[in-house]
Amino acid sequence: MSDSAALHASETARVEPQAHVEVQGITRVYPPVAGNPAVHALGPLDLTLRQGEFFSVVGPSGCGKSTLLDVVAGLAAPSEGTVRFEGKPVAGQVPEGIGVVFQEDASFPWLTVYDNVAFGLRRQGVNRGDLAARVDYAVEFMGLKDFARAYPAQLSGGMRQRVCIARTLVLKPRLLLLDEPFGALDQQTRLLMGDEVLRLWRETGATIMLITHALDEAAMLSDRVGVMSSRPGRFIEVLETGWPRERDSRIVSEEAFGRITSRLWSLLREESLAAIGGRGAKA
Ligand SMILES: Nc1ncnc2c1ncn2[C@@H]1O[C@H](COP(=O)(O)OP(=O)(O)OP(=O)(O)O)[C@@H](O)[C@H]1O
Repeated sequence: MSDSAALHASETARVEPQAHVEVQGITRVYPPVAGNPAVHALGPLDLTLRQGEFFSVVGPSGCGKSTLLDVVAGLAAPSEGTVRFEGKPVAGQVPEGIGVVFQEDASFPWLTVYDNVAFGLRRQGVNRGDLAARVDYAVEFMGLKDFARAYPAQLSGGMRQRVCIARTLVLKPRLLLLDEPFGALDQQTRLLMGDEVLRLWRETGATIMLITHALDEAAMLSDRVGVMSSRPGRFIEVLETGWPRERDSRIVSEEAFGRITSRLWSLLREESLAAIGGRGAKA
């Protein structure tokens, strides 16, 4: 390769960040059940998640956000199209390297915080020394060290979500899929949990895809926000926030934050009206 071709190739590599997840032409149609018609929930849509980016998905209620996450995770098969994670097709099960956290408190009530976090590693047969080191790290990272012997019932809702995140984090996911993980928390706790997730994202280098209803959360946390149409969901715009990697919830008081949230809201307002059948929703 000539010097100029080599230079060009390396510049191209810098401009085009490596794709971590490639979604091509996916749709998801739920078949008819008990006399109810089939539901075309999603797509067709394409999406590329860049290696190490923080991507959020917002959209009107019922537009197919969770369906998209399920398909990317391998929890549901697309009706058409393909999903590739690190170059390999995702099909049938959640691949090694993908971690998922849902809105519902999914901690096991009969296990202590420590044993909740250790659960996945024990199933993998990880040896005791490694297991203890990894669980201690995840428990401490999520600020749960003083509660390692507590049971979920003794914790607040925010702390229980920390347990769920620690339980996923301990498995060292390279792609973290978060489906409304803070949806049940109050506004202040949500912002603080957002800071925790940003710290986790920076320190692990994982790629994150977050599904959220909260535009402020999407605007604060993300490198890019994908705005979906009403069902069947497609991306109507993908907005680059331009935030530096070192950021936290203090950016909510910046002028740019206001511009981003108002752009998100103006896109979503029309789609949300369309989703609930509002008159004159779309020009
Ligand atoms: N198992 C299912 N069977 C049939 N229809 C389904 C099923 N799961 C979801 N749907 C339908 O698919 C559409 C998309 O659902 P999905 O949960 O993906 O939307 P969402 O954008 O995540 O919703 P919300 O914002 O309210 O959480 C909805 O109309 C929903 O009723």
